[in-house]
Amino acid sequence: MCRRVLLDDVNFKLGYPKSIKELAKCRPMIDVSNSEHRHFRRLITAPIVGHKALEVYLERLEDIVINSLEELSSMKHPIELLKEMKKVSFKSIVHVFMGSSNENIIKHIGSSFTDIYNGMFSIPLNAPGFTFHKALKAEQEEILRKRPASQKRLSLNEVKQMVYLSHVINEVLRCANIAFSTFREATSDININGYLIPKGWRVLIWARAIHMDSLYYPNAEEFNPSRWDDFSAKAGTFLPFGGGSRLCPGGDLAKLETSVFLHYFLLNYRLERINPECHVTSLPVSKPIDNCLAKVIKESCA
Ligand code: HEM
Repeated sequence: MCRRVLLDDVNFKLGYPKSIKELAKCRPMIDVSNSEHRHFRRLITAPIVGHKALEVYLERLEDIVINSLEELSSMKHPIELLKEMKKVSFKSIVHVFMGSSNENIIKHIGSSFTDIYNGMFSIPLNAPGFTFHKALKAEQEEILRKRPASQKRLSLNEVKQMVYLSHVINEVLRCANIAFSTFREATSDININGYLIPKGWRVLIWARAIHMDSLYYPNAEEFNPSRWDDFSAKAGTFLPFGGGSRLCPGGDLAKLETSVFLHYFLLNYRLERINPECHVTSLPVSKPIDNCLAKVIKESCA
């Protein structure tokens, strides 16, 4: 049913609440006809879609990750990891779209971004002590072992070899996605699966309900990256990046950033949480209420 709504550009249009539209302020992507949207979408997505496009950014993403981890581990006081992750992700996006690594520009735009998306970027990170840490670290060490001595940086092919890591990322997207809902508005009276949705009514596409449905994901409440071994989700049952004409064009870039970050984190750092038993809230997104207050510790200095 969710997929049907996402794929139906005739009977549904974007239906975000006014507050979100105001914040997004991206008229070309929100407030236009379908054909205008297709045109703008092509312009916006060209720099971030496909192997070749992503390869261009890999080295800079690595620099951003390496420098950020170095900086975080040098801090004397605990940091709110989720806020810091948001900054890392923001630096990468500014680099991709504006070609800038100027700290002042990043800081300036970043503070507006933080106000808007406060608390939204909250993907939980694997940390030492978690069940999956050992397997994840072993996979990253294997990548280094197989690397020719002359190669100093990560390659996109190596990222593709991070199979277990990609399963962990999928499982995080399934269980704790930051895009908690997508919003549509019916443009005509429409009957879906026997339910009449009157024209003008809002529809919330609640992907979490599908991601947590045991029909598609046995023991859905369990965080189990291995469920992705030799498994592809059926069409319409894995929607972390939405679907249809509005499918998120940044999905591969987001996964690449996460993989690069975890590669360096797993190999060289560990996390010491200040409140490991801290309550985890689920609405609108899943995150520990202390924003994961923690110290990042460099292993060699530990
Ligand atoms: C884990 C990270 C991300 C998640 C979970 C996510 C999720 C989503 C979802 C669900 C949509 C569809 C919204 C709808 O149908 O109403 C979307 C759209 C979009 N996303 Fe993402 N996104 C992520 C990262 C990114 C990144 C890194 C970029 C850019 C660098 C990006 C750029 C966009 C754009 C431009 C759209 C609008 C596409 C359109 O309307 O045609 N996203 N995202």
